[in-house]
Amino acid sequence: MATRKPSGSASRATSSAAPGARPSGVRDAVIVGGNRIPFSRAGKKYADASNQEMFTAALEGLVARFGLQGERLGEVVGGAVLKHSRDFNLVRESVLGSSLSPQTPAFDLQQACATGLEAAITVSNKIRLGQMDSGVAGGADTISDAPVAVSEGLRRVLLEASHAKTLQARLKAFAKLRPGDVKPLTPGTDEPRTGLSMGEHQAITTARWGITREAQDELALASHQHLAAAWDSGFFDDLVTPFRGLVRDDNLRADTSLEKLASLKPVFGKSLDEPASMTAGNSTPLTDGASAVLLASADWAAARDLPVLARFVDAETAAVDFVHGHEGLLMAPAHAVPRLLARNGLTLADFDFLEIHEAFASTVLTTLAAWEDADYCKNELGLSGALGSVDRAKVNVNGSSLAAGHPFAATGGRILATAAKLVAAKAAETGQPARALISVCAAGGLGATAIVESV
Ligand SMILES: CC(=O)SCCNC(=O)CCNC(=O)[C@H](O)C(C)(C)COP(=O)(O)OP(=O)(O)OC[C@H]1O[C@@H](n2cnc3c(N)ncnc32)[C@H](O)[C@@H]1OP(=O)(O)O
Repeated sequence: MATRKPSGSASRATSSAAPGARPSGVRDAVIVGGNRIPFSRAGKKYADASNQEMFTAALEGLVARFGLQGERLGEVVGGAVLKHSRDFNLVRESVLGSSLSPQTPAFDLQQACATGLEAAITVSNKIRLGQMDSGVAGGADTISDAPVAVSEGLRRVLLEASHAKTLQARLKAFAKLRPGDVKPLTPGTDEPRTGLSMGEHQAITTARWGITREAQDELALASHQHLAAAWDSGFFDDLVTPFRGLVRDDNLRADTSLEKLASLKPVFGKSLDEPASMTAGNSTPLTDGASAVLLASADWAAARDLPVLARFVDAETAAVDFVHGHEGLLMAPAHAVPRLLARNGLTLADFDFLEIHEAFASTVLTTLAAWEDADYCKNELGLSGALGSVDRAKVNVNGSSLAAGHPFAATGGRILATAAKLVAAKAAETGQPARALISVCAAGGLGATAIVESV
């Protein structure tokens, strides 16, 4: 594995920040490594696996890989987008189900598809401030075991009945039920404020930016080819542990082709004036999976003789007004990245790798097109001109969500671990520092971005 040992003095005292050891300024947070279970198309291998089982498996793989049995970490942070109410403490329950010390604190957070990256931002910030020395960030999501809600009418009747003190009062509550009240509400990908699915929103953005079907299919094909090559080269050998008999992401189609992709019928944007171009092949599939990433201070890692892949440098989030404004739902990373670059004195050309979440092939393409467009950058991003072009050979070099699948909250951890390992390998190969930019769009017009650098 291409890793370097961090410098720094060793201290094993505790796994939350040692007494008297709180640094006066901000210190580095480093990425030790990641672990995920292979991602699986909804309804297949993990059809009866819960979020908790999947996240525990991802966590346990990390524990095994880095010898963390019995270790009291500073905190485990993560979440799920589609979550049963019984899973209010999903991450803590997963910690209790793992062989980490039960004294490891944990909490759930959620920011749609950016959940895993937001978790990493939180963990790295606590480490950088000296509030803790180590932590895990991650997430899990299952479409197969998604919660099914009841209608508002049935919910109110059930609540009234559960509070009723007599049989008569309970029967009175049930008498209020109407036939339509028993229809189950299954979760979807619709935006509450517009009623449009994320695919329909992105179809509007795709048309606005004039992104062609061919360009989307080419990007989808590249995602499958790159992911297949990465699996074949052993890149994921120390990033993934098998689960339920699955050893590779089962959405990966090494044998797909431009011809096959071109033959698929459009599924989103069919009511628009422009020809619909978004298909099952150039959209992420509905997916089950989980991921976890171990972050720490350099001293904590050195004290345990653990390798370090990269430094978590900085992060920026953004939101766009897709409800009243004209900006596309999934364009927030286009806004976050210029702010992140400016704060760090960097340009797009300073990155060796760009990991841009492939919610749809066209989310990558519209984001890249936006940064190249001087008018957009001036009017929407407040820049003096175009942010710049990206060398496409640096984008998602080991595949991304189109091929791997996209279990919402687990995607951030997959991307972060991939980026960290890429920069570590590149730095080891060239002897020069390497840097990656991470960009994740999310429901609600949200986006999270981050920079990781080799150590
Ligand atoms: C911030 C964000 O991340 S936003 C994104 C959030 N996620 C989403 O919105 C999920 C979007 N995706 C979806 O809703 C669904 O996956 C859909 C609607 C696109 C497709 O759903 P389905 O129709 O069930 O997909 P399905 O897997 O059956 O694929 C349809 C066909 O395309 C084929 N296909 C799909 N991908 C490929 C490919 N890469 N190469 C060749 N064929 C393919 C399938 O084999 C299937 O063919 P068949 O009908 O002959 O069996």
